[in-house]
Parts: sequence; C-alpha cells; structure tokens
Amino acid sequence: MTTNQLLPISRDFTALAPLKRQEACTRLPIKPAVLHCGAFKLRAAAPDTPTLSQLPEPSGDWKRKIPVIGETFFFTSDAASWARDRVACHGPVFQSHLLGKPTVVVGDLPNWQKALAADFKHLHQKFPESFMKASGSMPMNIKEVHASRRKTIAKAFESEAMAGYLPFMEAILTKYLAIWADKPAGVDLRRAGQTLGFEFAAALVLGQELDEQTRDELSQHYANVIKAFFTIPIDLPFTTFGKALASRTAIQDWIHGNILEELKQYLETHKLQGRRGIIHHFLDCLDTTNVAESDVDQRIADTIQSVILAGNDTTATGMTSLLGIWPSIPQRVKDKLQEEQGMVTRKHGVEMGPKAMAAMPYALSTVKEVLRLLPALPAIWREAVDDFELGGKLIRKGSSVMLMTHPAHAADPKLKSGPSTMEKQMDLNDLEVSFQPERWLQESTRPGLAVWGMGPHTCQGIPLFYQEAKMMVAMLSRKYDVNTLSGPVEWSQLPLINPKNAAHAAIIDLHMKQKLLFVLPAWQSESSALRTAAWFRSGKISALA
Ligand code: HEM
Repeated sequence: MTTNQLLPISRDFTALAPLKRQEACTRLPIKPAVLHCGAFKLRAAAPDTPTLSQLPEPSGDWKRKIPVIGETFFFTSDAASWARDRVACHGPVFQSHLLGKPTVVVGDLPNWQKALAADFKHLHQKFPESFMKASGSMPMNIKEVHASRRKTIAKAFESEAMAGYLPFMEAILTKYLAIWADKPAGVDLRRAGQTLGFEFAAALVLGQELDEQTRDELSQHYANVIKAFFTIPIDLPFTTFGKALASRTAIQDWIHGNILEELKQYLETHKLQGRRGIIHHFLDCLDTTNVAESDVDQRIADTIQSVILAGNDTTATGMTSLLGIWPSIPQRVKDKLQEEQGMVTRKHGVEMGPKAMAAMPYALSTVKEVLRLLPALPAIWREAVDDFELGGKLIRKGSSVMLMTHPAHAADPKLKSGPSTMEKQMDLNDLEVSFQPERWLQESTRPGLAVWGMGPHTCQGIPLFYQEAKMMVAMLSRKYDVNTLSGPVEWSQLPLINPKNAAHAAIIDLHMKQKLLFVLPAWQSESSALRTAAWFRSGKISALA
C-alpha cells in the first residue's frame, strides 16, 4: 500500500481505557454516518476514510513535562505502570519524549502485529549508534543481509539440532542446581541467572563448556558491550563506551585465538562431527556469497559473537524471572507440575531426552505464563522510514518507535475470558488469581506473547529458550524448591526485567528439605529450616547427621 492511498482508521483505542479518563483525552474525530434515502430503505454510508495527511498525530502530554528529559524519569522508574496509564489515556499508540528523543509508543498486540509486519517497509530496526559500534552488529535493517544471516542460523534451531543440545543443557542445569543448593547463604538471583544465561549461550553456541575463568571473563566483556546501549559514544579508556569497545576487541581476540582454528578443521575434515554446537550447524549452511575468502573468518567470528549476544542477557533475564517467581507460584500449579513429571519419568525414564521433553505441555505453559507476567524484554525499538498509519494515527518519517511488551500483554483481549478482570490477571502480588498456565493449553484462551517480537525479525532462539526453561521447570519440580531469603521479589522493568534489589534465594534439594524438617524442632520456621538445609549440605553442620 502506498502512502497516498486511503487508509482506514482503527477506532479500537483500548479495552483498558476507563471511560472518565478517555473522555478527557483527545479522540479521533468520528464523522456521523450519513443517512441516504434509497428506494424504500435507509442505509448508512461507509464512513469517510481520511488520507494519510488528514490523520491526527499520536497524542501525549509529555510537552507539559520537563524539557529534554520529557517523561524519561517516569518511564525508567516504573515502565509498566507508566505505559498502562498512558495507554488508558491516549490509546495504544501514543507520543512521548524518552531518552532525549520524541518517541511513539505502541502498547497493544494488534498494533504490534501491524507495525512489525511492516518491518523493512515502513520501519527499520535501529539501535543506538554507541551499541552498533560497540557490538559490531551487522546492519540487520538491510533486507538482503538480514535474510542471508537468518537462513544461516535457521538450521541450528530445527528439531534435529535441538535434540542434540539436550545433553549439554541437562549437564549444565544439573551442575548449577547442585552448586546453588550447596550455598549456605543462598544465591543472588540476578547473578545466578546471568551465570546460567551466559553458560547456556556460550556452551550451546560453541558446543563445549568453558572453564570457569574464561566464562567469567567473557561474561563480563559481554556485559560491558551491553552497557553501550544506553550511553554516549565517547571513546576514552574510562568511559562506558570506551570500555565496551575494549571488551569487543577482547571477545574477538578470544574467538580468533581459541575457536576459529578448531572450526576450520571441522570445515575441512568434519572430524568434530560429534561436537554439535549451534555454530557447527551454521557452518553447514554458512552463506559466503559475496564474502571475500579473507573475510570468511571474520564472518564466522561475527556470527558467533552476535548469537551469543542475542541469547545471553535475554536468557539470563528469563532464568532469573523463573527462579525469582518460583517461591510465589501457587501450590496447585506445583502439584500439577509434579504430577506431569511423575508421568514423564514413568514413561520415559529420568533422562531428559527428546520424547520426555515433548511430553511436558504443562511445564511449557508455566514458562509461557512466567514470560507473560515478566516479559524478559521490556521493549523493542524501530525508526519510521516513511510516513505511515498505525492505530489511526500518522507516524512521521524519522520518528523513533518503541513497542512495549508489558502493556501489550496487559491489554490482550484474550484475558477477558479469564475468571477476573484483566488487571487482576497481570497482578504479580496475587499469583493465586493471575498465574494460570492452563490458559495456554487451549486455543480459545491462549493469549498473545509479544516478548519474542513479531514479523521478519521474530526471535530465532524461541525453541532454544523454551527447551532450557522447560528443563529448568522439570528439574525444579522433580527435585528442588526455591525459597526467597529476602521476602517476595520486587521487579524492575528496565533495562531488562530483574529483581529491584539484590534478591537472595535458597535453592533447596527436596530430599534434604524433608530430612531436615524432620529433625528440626517444631518452632523453627520453614524458611530457616530451608536455609539450614543448605548449611547442612555444605557440611558446616554435619554434626546434625
Ligand atoms: C528469553 C529469552 C529471549 C527473548 C525474550 C528474546 C527476544 C527477542 C526479540 C524480542 C527479538 C526481536 C528483536 C527485534 O525485533 O528488534 C529477538 C531476536 C533474535 N533473537 Fe532472541 N530472545 C531470547 C533468547 C534468544 C536466544 C537463546 C537466542 C539464540 C541463542 C536468540 C537469538 C535471536 C536472534 C538471532 C534474533 C534476531 C532475529 C532477526 O533479526 O531476524 N534469542 N529475540
């Protein structure tokens, strides 16, 4: 559709908007239907459809806020509530001023879908210059480059490849859960999620586990590169940007020095056939058309670096959310999970093979319910490449467009079919009501999930994360429990979902929990019993045995 064509106006503002507030807000001018006298009948004419230039711009009251800073403060202090209030007042497509720029915000699923279906046409992916330079990311807004890389990566996420990663995943999760259960003082949730996220990303991409020192150093370098997202590109040794550039060089040096030689052998002789990390699948279909021979190594190094980057922080956040929310998940859900795991182990044994993994629909629904309530990625960013219509509003060429996940999940019309109001079904403080994995099991109640993005850039790591998270849920249900030592976790949305303060949790081996609760005096609370269990395991109070 060209920009000159007539465009229909969507008048579906939002199901969330309370009437009073909506009345106070700007509305689209709705023309009264004209009544025509036909031969013996009245019929309403189709409402006039305005041209693009007649459409209103998205409304918003940021101009009344602080100049330059705009609404940044409100946005960063509680992004989810801020967005929900603005959607209620201005509709799902509204205007704000964030991080120094006028920004159009999109906060419902139909407009997410419509906007991202127009990727490469009306919108393109735009990361801050500082991040592009520091990450050395390939320009994914060029359609052909994007298509070629997507094709290279796709094979690594097909079901045959996924089955090959299962033993790696099982080994990594078994190792970490045992380590955490042994920590006398519990674990810092954010740190635990980060270590696991990086280990998963790096080990699965490379097809080998890293030694502890290399893992920690590389993980820190990746964290430095991510920090370049929200910074000014001034290259000095002490600036965030300067440190990010230095870290990128260190990552590249490490890949060139430790990985490429081995991969070359693989390419030449396929000697490493047994070692099937994500990268080995890439190599099988690496598209080197238009790539000079001398640049092939660099292309491989860039692919390794960027896929670890894409999967690292997101997986870390997803795992932190899962561990952090686990203590508050209702017992009825945990009972069903245990029941499902009982059936799986009876039928497929204790090993987490492909058949066992496929027989866990309730565990997968639990993972999706966690992502619905705690979307690991709060938003994605785009830039408008021409004038176009979205939600009945004119989006001008050059506008920054931010698509927010939390309000999109909160405004999902599918939530209406639940037992209580939409707001209650997003309430993290009342999971008894809001946490319903069952909603994912049937088409009629299944909500949408914006957290993976939509359209041509939809996340390619979806099957990988689902497999990792499902296995975590299975292991927790079979053998472990999580207990927070610093009260229920409070969550902050930006830059990614994470506990607001350092949130400590004890990961408890269920067998030990039972043994210890049995020997402890009746007055001892469960949480202190659980903490003591960890001490007991560590050998510090072995006298009890
Ligand atoms: C909870 C975990 C994850 C979340 C929430 C997530 C989310 C996303 C989102 C929203 C996008 C689209 C970005 C945009 O449109 O601008 C994306 C793209 C991508 N993700 Fe993920 N992701 C996760 C895990 C992973 C993992 C584990 C991998 C692989 C190791 C991965 C690989 C990718 C790749 C390659 C793209 C780029 C696709 C493209 O541009 O065509 N992701 N991810």
